[in-house]
Amino acid sequence: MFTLKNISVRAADRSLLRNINLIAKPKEITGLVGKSGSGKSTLFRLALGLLTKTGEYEWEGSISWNGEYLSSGQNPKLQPVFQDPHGSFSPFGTMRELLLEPARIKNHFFLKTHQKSKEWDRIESYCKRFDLPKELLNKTKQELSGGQLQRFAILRALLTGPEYLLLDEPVTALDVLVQKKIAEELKEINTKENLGMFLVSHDLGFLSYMCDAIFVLDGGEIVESGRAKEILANPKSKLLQSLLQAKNHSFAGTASSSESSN
Ligand SMILES: Nc1ncnc2c1ncn2[C@@H]1O[C@H](COP(=O)(O)OP(=O)(O)OP(=O)(O)O)[C@@H](O)[C@H]1O
Repeated sequence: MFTLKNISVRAADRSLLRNINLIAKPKEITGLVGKSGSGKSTLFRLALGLLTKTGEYEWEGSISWNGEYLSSGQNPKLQPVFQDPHGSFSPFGTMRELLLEPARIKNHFFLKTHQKSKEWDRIESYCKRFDLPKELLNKTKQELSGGQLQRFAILRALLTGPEYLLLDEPVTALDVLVQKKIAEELKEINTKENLGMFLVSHDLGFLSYMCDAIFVLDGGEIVESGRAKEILANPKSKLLQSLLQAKNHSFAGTASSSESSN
């Protein structure tokens, strides 16, 4: 279980999150939906151990993964994927070199020639799975599209052998067709490899297509949660009702189309 217990966060004398309690099953896709400014990114960064108590943020509560309490600092078992794929990679070096990073970190930044070629074989097999022609590995990030880069960002997270993925608006910056393709790929990873995911997004269409369970965040508080199908069919909070009514989801798979695919 990925568990957030009694989480409250303050910064600059403002309360950003209040009494957040969230339990996500390890092999499921759990979504967090909220409007802009509701605290999604704050919660995401906190869950990744990126809000240190000594910095500008004060927080209380606990975060745990399968019973193990997570302190601040990154945890390799939980891998993040961020919204901006361009910001996820260094402008220096080809994808082939940049994707060696996880292996380098594991080996204390030193890889022998045979280790490198073994890792490249592994990277190429992941490229195949993601429909990424291996020629793209010889390009720098400036030569790739946002969709290709986001796939490489997901691929890099998978290379570390994570137990759980945390994704912050992973398709928001992409065009609708690419969004759909990446959403399908993420769902396939979840089903085939039983890899659980925590997805943060303002896009209810995307989350309703993807998620087994959904939490609704409004003004720093969880106002509603439950199995995706159930709460989408019978929304109780004003926010979820208005998000469903608005139907201004940018994602191609809207709530209604997802019901058949769930
Ligand atoms: N360091 C800080 N000091 C003061 N206020 C902050 C700080 N960090 C975030 N906030 C405020 O907390 C609220 C939640 O911000 P957050 O970025 O988590 O929202 P969000 O739901 O991710 O929004 P968006 O979807 O627009 O990214 C906002 O009102 C933001 O201005």
